[in-house]
Amino acid sequence: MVTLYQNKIQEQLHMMMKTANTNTSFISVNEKTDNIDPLRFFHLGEEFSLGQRFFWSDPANEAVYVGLGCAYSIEVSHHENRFMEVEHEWKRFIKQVMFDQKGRGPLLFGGFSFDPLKAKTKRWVNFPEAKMIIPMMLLSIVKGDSSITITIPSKNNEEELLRIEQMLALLQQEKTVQYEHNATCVKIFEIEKDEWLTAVAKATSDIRNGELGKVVLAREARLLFDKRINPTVVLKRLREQQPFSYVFAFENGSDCFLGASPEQLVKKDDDMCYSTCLAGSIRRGKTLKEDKELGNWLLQDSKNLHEHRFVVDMIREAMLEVCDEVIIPDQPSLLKMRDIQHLYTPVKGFSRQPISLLSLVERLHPTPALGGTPRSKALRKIREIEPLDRGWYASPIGWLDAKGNGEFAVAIRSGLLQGNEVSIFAGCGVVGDSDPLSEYEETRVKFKPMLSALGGSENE
Ligand SMILES: C=C(O[C@H]1C=CC=C(C(=O)O)[C@@H]1O)C(=O)O
Ligand SMILES: [Mg+2]
Repeated sequence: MVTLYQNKIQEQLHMMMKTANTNTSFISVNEKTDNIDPLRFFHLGEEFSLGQRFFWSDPANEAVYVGLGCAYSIEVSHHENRFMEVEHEWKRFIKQVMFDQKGRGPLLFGGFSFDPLKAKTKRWVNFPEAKMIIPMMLLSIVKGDSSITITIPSKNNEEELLRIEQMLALLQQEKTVQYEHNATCVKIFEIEKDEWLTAVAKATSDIRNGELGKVVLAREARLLFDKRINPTVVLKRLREQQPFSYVFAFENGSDCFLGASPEQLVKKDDDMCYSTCLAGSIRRGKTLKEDKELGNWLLQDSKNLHEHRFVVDMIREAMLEVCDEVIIPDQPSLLKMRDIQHLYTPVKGFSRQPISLLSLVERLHPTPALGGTPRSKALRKIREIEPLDRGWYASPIGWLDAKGNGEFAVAIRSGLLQGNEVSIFAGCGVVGDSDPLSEYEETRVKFKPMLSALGGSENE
């Protein structure tokens, strides 16, 4: 039995193919559906997607998006102007798509590398300086309402139509899907721990000497498993264990970059712009009383407040360049996640004139929560002393629509799945009175969300 929405999708696709004119290279059809479990959709789409899947859910679960397959890909592999090139290509693409103007049209998903000027390793070959894709099949669950959007070439699309038919048939099967984690972690390595501690000590002394104000230094741990890790299993655990985070995944071939980040970079909803300052950290307490004490300590600790202040000052300045009014509370509050608590300051602004989301991303990335202050000196310091190729870790990851609205998170608390191997990443804000061993402990706490989701260890 084929349910109604599946029939409607196929009818609409055929109708659009008939009416498409010569300026149309793609058609895009959107249809409301019954509830579809986003993880089931991600999992069932493995074969359909040919190694191109995307997952996004925001902390309020207001928008959940799952992209399968690739209708069109925008990729930049050189250093300059990557944000504006993606924007230009996206606008060009949208002009060639025929879609029902009552619907939202196709969405663009993807991310950027942290620093195009840092020397590259082989680990991140599948993740260029910018890569954003328009999925062939997209599940959107916005404020609880589900719909499917199909975007395909308007001509010579027999192969795509067949794949879509097969995927729609797969979706309507009643079969429940099991996502058990059957890969076991056999080894965990900390990569270049001593070099990292030396780098933190060096940064601290450079900051004391007045060279710069703050620099964020990150490190990597690598986990080996006895089998290939299924990204659906990791996503399921991240959604269960980190309900107040952005849960994201970007798959490219046999690699999958995923995580659960508490940090919004920027959201644009017409003239409303939002960002978040998140810096300054302490673990959660084992009891309610201890947790409260740790939180109160964090709210008053001068080193953490100093770390936080750099982020607030920079984001305020960047937003004031484009917004008439910027609303920022005077004092940070606490954001408590399962494993860690942070100093948190939300930022809201009204843009003065139409401003594109990607130009906001360009202005804000990296904030001093991921890079440092001043930005260019901090980036140079990271290139020089951090023993890591960050790839897409700590970078913007997110989506935008045809009207230019959308949201990007900062891809922290993340890892790169590569067959039996996973690299996980964590960094911390180094200031003049940082102590290398305390910063090391902080990165251990920041590894926990990924470690638990992977079933590596640390309070599963
Ligand atoms: C760089 C990371 O965290 C940033 C975000 C929140 C708190 C941070 C801190 O207290 O150091 C970091 O700036 C990471 O999790 O890898
Ligand atoms: Mg810190």
